[in-house]
Amino acid sequence: MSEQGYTPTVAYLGPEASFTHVAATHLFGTDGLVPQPTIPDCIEAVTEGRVAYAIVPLENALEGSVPMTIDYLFHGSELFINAEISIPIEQHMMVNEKWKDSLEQLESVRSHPHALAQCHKYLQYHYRRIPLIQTTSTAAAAKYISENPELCIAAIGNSLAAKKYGLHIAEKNIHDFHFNHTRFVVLSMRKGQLEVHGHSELPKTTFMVKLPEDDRSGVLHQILSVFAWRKLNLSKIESRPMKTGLGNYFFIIDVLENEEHPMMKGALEELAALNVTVRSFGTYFSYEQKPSR
Ligand SMILES: O=C(O)C(=O)Cc1ccccc1
Repeated sequence: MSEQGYTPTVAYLGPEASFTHVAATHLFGTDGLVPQPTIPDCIEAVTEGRVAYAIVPLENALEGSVPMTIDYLFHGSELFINAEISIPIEQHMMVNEKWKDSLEQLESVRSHPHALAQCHKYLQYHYRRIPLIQTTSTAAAAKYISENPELCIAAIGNSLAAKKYGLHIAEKNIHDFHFNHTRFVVLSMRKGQLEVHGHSELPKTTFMVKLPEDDRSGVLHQILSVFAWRKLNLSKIESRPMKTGLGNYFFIIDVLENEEHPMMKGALEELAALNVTVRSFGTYFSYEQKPSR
């Protein structure tokens, strides 16, 4: 049961033991979690009201944004962000028990594209000519190899997945850089903060900002000044393609303030006066799962 006194249903990028599952459990506990095969399926489940929330990966410290989430969230969704959680990511290489001493026969390595990219140097060095096959999640890769024990293939994922799917960890911590964290967002059809114990002090608000049609010079500078002179601290700005032609971008801007704050209201009014289109994804708090050691 959550702190709200009921158990909400939560769609997450599954299957069980994905990193998203770990993030979901940290915020919601183990009840009410509904695995989905893909990120669009999570977004659809919450948009259609089949679940109260969805939790999906948004951004990784090594690889940047998760394009699938950005595409579905920022291009036409009606969802809001209710919380974010950052968790440390440790990637391990796992195989079926029967292949643990025959890794020279490895035919392919499977994982989520972000996980393969996070271990690219390792794979390049140790398994240079082995095909890398992308899966919808790290746990989906682990599940697949556990269901196909006759194949000499490996998966990259977390230790929970190795345990859940009965796999042998052939090599631990194969991610190329030590500081590997991923940020997940909790989404729903309603604005408002998910109130769980232990959140950040500062609230965060995410905006999607579209520049005016007239393409006048200095407009991005004007937008940034709107926040700067009010001392509204941005924690992120990212440009993404509008998908309407080369050179057309929108911006994702995170501001460390509640959108109801008078300074934020003033900033939004000034942006409107500059003909800048702003869509707010709401104000929410950040959570963090500490590394286990
Ligand atoms: O594949 C998973 O387990 C996910 O939850 C997505 C992901 C992949 C790689 C790093 C963090 C999250």
